Amino acid sequence: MLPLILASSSPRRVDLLAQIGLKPDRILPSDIDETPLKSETPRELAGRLSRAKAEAVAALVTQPAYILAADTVVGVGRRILPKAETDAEVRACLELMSGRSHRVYTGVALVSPKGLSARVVETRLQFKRLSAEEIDAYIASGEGLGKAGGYGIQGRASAFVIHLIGSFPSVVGLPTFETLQLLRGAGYRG
Ligand SMILES: Cc1cn([C@H]2C[C@H](O)[C@@H](COP(=O)(O)OP(=O)(O)OP(=O)(O)O)O2)c(=O)[nH]c1=O
Repeated sequence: MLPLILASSSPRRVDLLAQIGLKPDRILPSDIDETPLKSETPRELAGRLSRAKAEAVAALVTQPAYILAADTVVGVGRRILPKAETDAEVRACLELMSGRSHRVYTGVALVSPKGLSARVVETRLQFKRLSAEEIDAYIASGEGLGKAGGYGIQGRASAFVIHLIGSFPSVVGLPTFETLQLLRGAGYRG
């Protein structure tokens, strides 16, 4: 069996693979520029970056392998929310999503001996209206930092979600159903 290489620095993606019984043989994060292109939609960005991550790592790997990458993007309409790196960015994201619906797109891409295969999974979420106290408490928890859209549904922010249509694991960072489909379709049996 050819090795499975996870092209990601996200521990959540390792956990989600473990949830479906998969353990990558190697973890080899990519280091690509994640800046959106002019007038790129959130869906297009998630697809392009997941493919670029898989292809960047594939270019470094000399032996045949399955190389899996993903990218998660949060969008409000056509607007792309940042991966929040500061408290101010977490606040801006939460204020924007408070009482509204938004979409989370996760692109998943696989480079295998059969070539490149990829999907983008869309999930729609409705957040409750957040009070100033709730936003302050969330920022103080630090959970939103380093995450697309400034929140993590796997933590405290799960209590902000009135409903979700789509894939919960995809919001966390990897759509497990589609990931397994891509791997099986490419012949991975591990
Ligand atoms: C919306 C949301 C995002 N996230 C995380 C998943 C991703 O790690 C992150 C989005 O950033 P990504 O660029 O998708 O991934 P990453 O930079 O963490 O890792 P890599 O590029 O090496 O694969 O946001 C959550 O953990 N929970 C959530 O609810």
